Amino acid sequence: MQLIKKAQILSQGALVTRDVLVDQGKIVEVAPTIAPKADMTVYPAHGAFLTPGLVDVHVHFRDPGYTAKETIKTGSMAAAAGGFTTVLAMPNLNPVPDTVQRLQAQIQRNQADGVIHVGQYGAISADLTATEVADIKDMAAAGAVAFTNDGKGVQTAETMYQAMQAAAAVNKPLSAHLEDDSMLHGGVMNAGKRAEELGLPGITPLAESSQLARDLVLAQAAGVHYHVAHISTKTSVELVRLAKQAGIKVTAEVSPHHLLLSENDITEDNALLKMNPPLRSEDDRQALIAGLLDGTIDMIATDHAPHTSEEKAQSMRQTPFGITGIETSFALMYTHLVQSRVMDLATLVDRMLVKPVEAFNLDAPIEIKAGATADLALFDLEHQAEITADQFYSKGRNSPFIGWSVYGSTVATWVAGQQVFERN
Ligand SMILES: NC(=O)N[C@@H](CC(=O)O)C(=O)O
Ligand SMILES: [Zn+2]
Ligand SMILES: [Zn+2]
Repeated sequence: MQLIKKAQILSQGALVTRDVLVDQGKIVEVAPTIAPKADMTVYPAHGAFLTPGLVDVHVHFRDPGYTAKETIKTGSMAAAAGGFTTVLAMPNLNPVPDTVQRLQAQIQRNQADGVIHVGQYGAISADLTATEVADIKDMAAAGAVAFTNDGKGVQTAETMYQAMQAAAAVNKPLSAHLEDDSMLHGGVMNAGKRAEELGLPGITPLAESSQLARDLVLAQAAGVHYHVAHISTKTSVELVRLAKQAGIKVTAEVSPHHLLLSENDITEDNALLKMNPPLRSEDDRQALIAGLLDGTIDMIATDHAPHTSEEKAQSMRQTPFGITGIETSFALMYTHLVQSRVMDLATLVDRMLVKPVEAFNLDAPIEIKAGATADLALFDLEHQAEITADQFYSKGRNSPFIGWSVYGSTVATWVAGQQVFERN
């Protein structure tokens, strides 16, 4: 048995000090104080913040196919280091999990190599690009958590509509990477004044929001749970808000980088600021924060997208889209949303744990209470620490947040009572 001593936990929105006793993978007692006994090992939490492990519904672990960027092992260790105990992994792998057989193999790999729970998205269509819809029914039966072609937009309404109908029939969410290829024109950052100043080709926000408008109409007809991946524009937030009011089953995620950075932060050609969708305008950023606050945007997801240092040493014109995020997400969000009083801690935990679990119907604990699985994360809210690349477990070093000073670094992480991370 393990006794976590003097942790702060959330209870009805407020922090209270508690001792938490864990046995055989479960929390067995939570009390203001529990006397240690001979058969208990004591873990002193020193007043750090204990929560059920966080959940990230959007990560790229690159394995198989691109293991120079990341592996399931390194990606899941990075997730543990970020305080996450459940993540959902994207299917832009090689091979793509677009058949029952490939999906089953992927689920087995995730289980074998993951140090935390790694759920798997199945592809919407073969190789993420085919117009014919994949075998969503049987992939759902084989354990796909949800479906997406993330990395690519679904270009035709007919493919999207069929995929939505198939996902609705098996009661699984369909997550959309919104990107109309006909509007991209080789863009590498948000279209606008800043792109013009830098002489870089721009991506219009319409490439995202026009496809979202299409999809919301289709989602209403299909009755699917439709999820918007990495929402980035003000118009998209407005569309989701209207769709929710109209009773359409839609949820949305926003990434930490779209909440914290805008195109104004791109002052030179910088590969660490190239991701898809691109950093948008300050007006868009403010709309994302407002949407997250009022619940239009349900959750925060990192879109952890590791690439090699060689790939990210190039110009924005050549470097691949994507930045890492799973090791820095909580601390950045805690520092810039909670400490700066945009939202309270309970709301942040709602957006990084409760909403992801509820929306994706996951089997993960959302409360520190007796009987719950001991998937736990402990965060130090009191001390500041600098984000440095050499502390990363991810193979990816492509984070624009290196050098930022944050509160809320992870102290320890447990999965079913087993400790999988301890801060050095
Ligand atoms: N977000 C990104 O910029 N890149 C992602 C793909 C994606 O999420 O669309 C990747 O796989 O690298
Ligand atoms: Zn995407
Ligand atoms: Zn992604």
